[in-house]
Amino acid sequence: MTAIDVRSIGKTFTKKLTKKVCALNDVSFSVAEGSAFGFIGPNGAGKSTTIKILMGLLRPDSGNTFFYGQNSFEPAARKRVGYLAENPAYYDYLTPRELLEFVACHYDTPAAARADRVDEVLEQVGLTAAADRPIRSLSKGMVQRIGLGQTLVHDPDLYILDEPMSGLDPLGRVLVADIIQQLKRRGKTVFFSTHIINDVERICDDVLLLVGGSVRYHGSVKTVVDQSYNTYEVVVRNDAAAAAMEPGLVLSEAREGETVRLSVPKQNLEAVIAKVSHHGELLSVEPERRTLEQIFVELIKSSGGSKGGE
Ligand SMILES: Nc1ncnc2c1ncn2[C@@H]1O[C@H](COP(=O)(O)OP(=O)(O)OP(=O)(O)O)[C@@H](O)[C@H]1O
Repeated sequence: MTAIDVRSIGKTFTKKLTKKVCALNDVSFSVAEGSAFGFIGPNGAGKSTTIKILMGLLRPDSGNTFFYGQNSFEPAARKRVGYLAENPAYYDYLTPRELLEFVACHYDTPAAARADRVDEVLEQVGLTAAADRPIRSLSKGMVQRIGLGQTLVHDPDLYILDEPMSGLDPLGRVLVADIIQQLKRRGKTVFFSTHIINDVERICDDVLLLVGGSVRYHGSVKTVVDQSYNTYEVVVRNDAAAAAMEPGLVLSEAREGETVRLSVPKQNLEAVIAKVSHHGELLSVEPERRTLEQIFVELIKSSGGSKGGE
């Protein structure tokens, strides 16, 4: 079964009474149950708008969204979801323990089990030592971890997290990545937006790249990364060999003194090696591995840059 189904959603905002901003244009995708799903895109791509629509905080102009086959606008559908908003604001006079107890009261956690569950979650997000300090005295990263904690309290099946890594130091990011992986091992589904593409490469099964309100890529992380092995780095000794390349044979070239490093698509490798052997000296040929981040930055640039749907 799919945990999330987004079918052809569209959303246009009106700014200053007349200016229209198309935030989402016919966006469709689904998220498999038990997967970790990275939702990425440049600023203004429409990620938070999508998430707010999923959580019933905004109405789409067109299209529908579903959790486990049930319309996500039904409160019953959202009971199975833990949600972390992009810029959450909490009652800052409460302590993390009080906040989590408050959240637990709103779900079906039996009263007798609440205190133990809250202790467990505080431990999980590394806040046991700060459990009884007012939230206003905590750092940004600690508040972000409370935010993650409040999604965990009722042990939901589906997690929708809007930038869970934001404001965290490297250790905090590792902690959040570990929690996401533990949830996945327990069969839970985690859908999160982020600007840190390396985290997506490390944690996620699937990824969706949104640019200017439209889907630019949706598929498995492994497929994208495997494709990146389709280029080779060819190092040659002299410039004449590089100069002899026809346009389109190499993707890029970088010069370092006498050597030239050429980035060559697999299908052109034979032709490039033949040219090099004729005009210069071949020093090495190695498979080149581009990261998911490099691949997506190229995709974003080729889609016309990073500006949102304005
Ligand atoms: N309430 C609103 N009123 C007018 N325009 C809005 C509103 N909310 C979002 N937008 C516009 O819709 C577009 C998408 O915004 P959204 O916040 O969904 O992007 P995002 O991908 O989450 O960006 P970021 O990575 O910066 O958080 C942007 O052009 C934004 O200015």
